[in-house]
This record gives sequence, structure tokens and C-alpha cells, in this order.
Amino acid sequence: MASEPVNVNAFQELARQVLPKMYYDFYTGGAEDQFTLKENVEAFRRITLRPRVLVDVSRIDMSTTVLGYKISAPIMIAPTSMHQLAHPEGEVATARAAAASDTIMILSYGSTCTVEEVASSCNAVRFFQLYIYKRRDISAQIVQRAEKNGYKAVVLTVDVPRPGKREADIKNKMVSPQLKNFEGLISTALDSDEGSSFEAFIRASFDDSLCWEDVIGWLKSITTLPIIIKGILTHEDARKAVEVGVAGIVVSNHGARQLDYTPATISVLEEVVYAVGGKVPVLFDGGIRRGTDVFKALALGAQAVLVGRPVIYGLAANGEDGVRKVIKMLKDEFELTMALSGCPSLKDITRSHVRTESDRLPSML
Ligand SMILES: Cc1cc2nc3c(=O)[nH]c(=O)nc-3n(C[C@H](O)[C@H](O)[C@H](O)COP(=O)(O)O)c2cc1C
Ligand SMILES: CCCCCCC(=O)C(=O)O
Repeated sequence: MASEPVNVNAFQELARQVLPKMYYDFYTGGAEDQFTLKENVEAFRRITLRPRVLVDVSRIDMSTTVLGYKISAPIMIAPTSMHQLAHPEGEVATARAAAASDTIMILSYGSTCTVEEVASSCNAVRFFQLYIYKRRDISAQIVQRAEKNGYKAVVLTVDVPRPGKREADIKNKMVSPQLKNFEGLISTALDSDEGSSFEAFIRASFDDSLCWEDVIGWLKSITTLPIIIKGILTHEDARKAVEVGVAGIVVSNHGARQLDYTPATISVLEEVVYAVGGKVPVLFDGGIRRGTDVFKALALGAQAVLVGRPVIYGLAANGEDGVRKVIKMLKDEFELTMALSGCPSLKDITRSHVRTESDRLPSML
């Protein structure tokens, strides 16, 4: 019998053992040379910690709020598509794990369970992630279904005007299943003789003409939910996002699945935080695999982090229980990091608790 996983990376191997290669590659892969995929993880290793000692850490409080919703730790579930390809219970199992872990789940626009099924499965606080089809009426309809079913925010992902070139999916001829949310509205199960039919579907259906002037205004005209924008990597775009009135920003390169050779997200977090200047919360994702990674992201200004692939690996390995374990491991490691760094609460985690590459540069000159 395989030994019990002792860290979240171990779940990746468990997922590899149970998943068909096409699906495992889909979940794991990044775009093109996968430079950014490696960097998202590696860049965390180049940041070191500056702990303080002789601080009372007998009680650690990891709790925080996101848009006013209290969560037990600053670790949320990122939107990732098609959970039923990993486990038959799909997003329902993930949502139940989020509820049990007292955290927020962001349901993907590309979910395999419907908005309603997930909403009625448990009492997790849920946000709804949105892409916008050329057929805007379909996207508007699903936002309204999410609002009606108690989702608390819309997370608009802005880094997919076109699908990135994911070479494993092309080789495997990744299939695009019919998504139940869109049954009778749009066929998501495109037949493509060549390459990834999933990529072909996105290319055919997503609106690649969206722009700042148009999209947020349109979204505000169809929903009263707060809007979080996901996929910001520069201070220029962070300022624009604040100007157009978003309620939050997610620093993200889409788990390195879109534009290869973008920097690791952790290396641009501070730039965005500085530009936003505290006007709205900044969330972060990309490469979170350890509690120390969560700590580093918070020290560099994130309000909370989102976790993508490790949640899918936990789901594939053991359904709801696997996802619970992944979140618990990250929480336990984060709690330990806070204790060993002399930070009993999140407000005690400061910029001076980490040393980045750019901090080291001046001393090298
Ligand atoms: C298999 C997979 C599917 C994804 N699907 C979506 C999606 O539907 N919508 C979205 O905004 N981001 C999606 N993402 C990106 C994640 O929300 C997140 O940005 C990324 O996974 C974070 O990096 P990590 O996997 O290293 O934690 C997906 C990522 C993966 C790996
Ligand atoms: C309507 C299907 C969209 C799924 C998009 C999935 C995604 O973002 C990914 O990175 O894969």
C-alpha cells in the first residue's frame, strides 16, 4: 500500500496513478515550454524567511475575511474546470470540502456540476468565476443563475481572450465534454479532428474583443454582485482595474496555462499591491504548494491565496476527503510557519519577514 501523503506534492503522484493520462496531463500541464509553470513554484524557493523569536505564539489566529466573509485561514479554492474528470462527485465534493474547511470555493465557469447542484450541496461560501462567450446572453444567464443561487461574487477571468498553447492537450487530443450548465444553450463538446477539441471550443466561443471600456460596465448592468478581476500581472492593469471599480484583484497567470514567459506570480505581487494602494483586496495564486508559500504571499501583501492544482490532485486521489486533507495540510503548515516566524496573527506578518531576490540585489552591487 502506498504511504500516506505527508505534504500536498505527494497528492500529485496519487492523482497520476488514478487518472487517465489525457486528464492528468490536462490538469498538470502549462503552456508551450512551461517556463512559467516551473517558475511559479521555483520563485517561492528563492524567497527566504526572516523569523522573529521570543514572541508568544501559544495561540495562532489564521482567520481573515474576504469581501466581508470570514474564513478560517487565508487559503481559498481557485476556480478550476471539469472536476468530474478527476472524480465522479466533481465540484460537489470540492464544495463540501470547502465548507468543512471553512473556506471559500470559486466555482469555475467550466464546471462539470451545475451552479445549482453545487449551491444545494452544502453551505460553503461560493464565488462564481466567469468567462464571457461571444454569445453574451448565455454568459449573462449563468451569472444571473449564480446570483439567484447565493454565490457571493463574480470572479471575471481576463487572461483567456484565446486559449494558451497547451502542447500536452494537443498531443493527447484533449476532449471537450458537454458541460451541463450550458446544455441546450451551446454545444461545448466540439468535434475536432486535429489537436485539442477543448482548445478549439474556447477559440470558437470566447469573446476575444473584450476591453476595459466595455466589459465591467456591461457586467455591472447585469448583476449587483461584487466583481473580482482575475489575471492581473502589472501595475498598469492593477490601476485600471481599480479605476473601473472592481471589488478585488487576483494576481494570477492562470497557473501558467496561458502566456508562457510571464514571470512567476509571486515576483509581481508586490508591484500590484503597491499600485492598488489598499483600495481593494489583492488575492494571489500560482504555485502555492506549502504553508511557507502562503506566508510569503501574505508578507508581500496578499489578503489570501487561491490553490488550484493541489485541490484537483486531492480530489482525484480521494474525493471530498482528499480535498479536505490538502487544505488541512496547507493550513497546518501555514500555522506552523506563523509560530516559527513569531507571528501570532495575520497582521503580524510583515514585509520584513521575507527576503526576496530584489532585496538581495543592492548588497551584491
Ligand atoms: C486544470 C486547470 C483548470 C483551470 N480552470 C480555470 C477556470 O476554469 N477558470 C479560471 O479562471 N482559472 C482556471 N484555472 C487557473 C486557476 O484558477 C489558477 O489560476 C491556477 O491553477 C493557480 O495555480 P496553481 O495550479 O499552481 O495553484 C485552471 C487551472 C488548472 C490547473
Ligand atoms: C467553458 C469551458 C471553459 C474552461 C476553461 C478552463 C480553463 O480556464 C483552463 O485553464 O483549462
